[in-house]
Amino acid sequence: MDKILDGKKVAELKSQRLKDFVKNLIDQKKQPHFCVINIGDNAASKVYIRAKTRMAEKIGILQENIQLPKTVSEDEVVALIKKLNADPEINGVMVQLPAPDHINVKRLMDTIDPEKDVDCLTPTNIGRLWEGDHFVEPATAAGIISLLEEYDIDLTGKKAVIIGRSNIVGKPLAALLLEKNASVSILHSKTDNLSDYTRQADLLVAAVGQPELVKADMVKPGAIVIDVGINRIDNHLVGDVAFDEVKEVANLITPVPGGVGPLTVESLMEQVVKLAKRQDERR
Ligand SMILES: Nc1nc(=O)c2c([nH]1)NC[C@@H]1CN(c3ccc(C(=O)N[C@@H](CCC(=O)O)C(=O)O)cc3)C=[N+]21
Repeated sequence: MDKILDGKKVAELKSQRLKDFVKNLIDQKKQPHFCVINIGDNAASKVYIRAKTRMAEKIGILQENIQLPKTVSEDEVVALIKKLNADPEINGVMVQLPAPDHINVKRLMDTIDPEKDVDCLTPTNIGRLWEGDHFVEPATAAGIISLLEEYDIDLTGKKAVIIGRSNIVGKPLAALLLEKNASVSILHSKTDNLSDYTRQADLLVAAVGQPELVKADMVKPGAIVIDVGINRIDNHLVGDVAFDEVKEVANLITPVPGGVGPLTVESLMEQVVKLAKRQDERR
């Protein structure tokens, strides 16, 4: 049996469905429109923004990329976000991360209108996420959930272990996996003996940015392994999972590239459409 969880294929399928939905909105003169603010010249960010632009064009979403110089002041970014918050033409706003060190990302997130928060990174929407009552979800975590759903994987009563406690992946994914009735553990750089936990995991998610951290002997036979890592090593991509050896032990595994990455992008577009629809209904 094929062991690969094909994120690229699922993203393709879902983007086609979304495109049909967006066509309806466009026919009603309600084309979804969002802004990506990028500060500075992070090389990876450029790649990701290009991937989003391509997906947005394909689906029929208007994506506006706003490039700011590395030296821009925090106040200027805050002023820009406020302007976009107030603009009724714009349904969504996000700040591509990472931002340069002199920028306090927390303050930017505090500024974004929760109704336009496509990344689900404002305190209000993070709170709603943990209450289990949310109208937007963080793209990567939502993408992983949609992959599990497409493959009809039921997590009720299963042990889910996430390596990585980031605000954009590890923590929000834990909230969404709880909603799926999994028992969730979050491991991190200070965890003693990762293997004690990972070897029990029915679902193992690696989201730490450490190339091939997860080896075959850390994985329970028959587990589902999701690799969120994207590490560029001499011009090729490596995940946080040692794919070749882990795939021999796991039942299902996502590749890098072609796994979680494309799902993240597709999932972000779904968030933009949800917010556009919600704003339209509230007018
Ligand atoms: N505010 C914010 N929101 C994000 O959602 C966000 C972010 N910041 N910062 C960085 C991460 C990462 N991310 C990805 C987007 C596309 C691919 C993607 O298209 N990956 C392709 C390969 C692309 C390549 O060649 O690098 C794949 O895995 O097949 C991956 C990862 C969004 N992120």
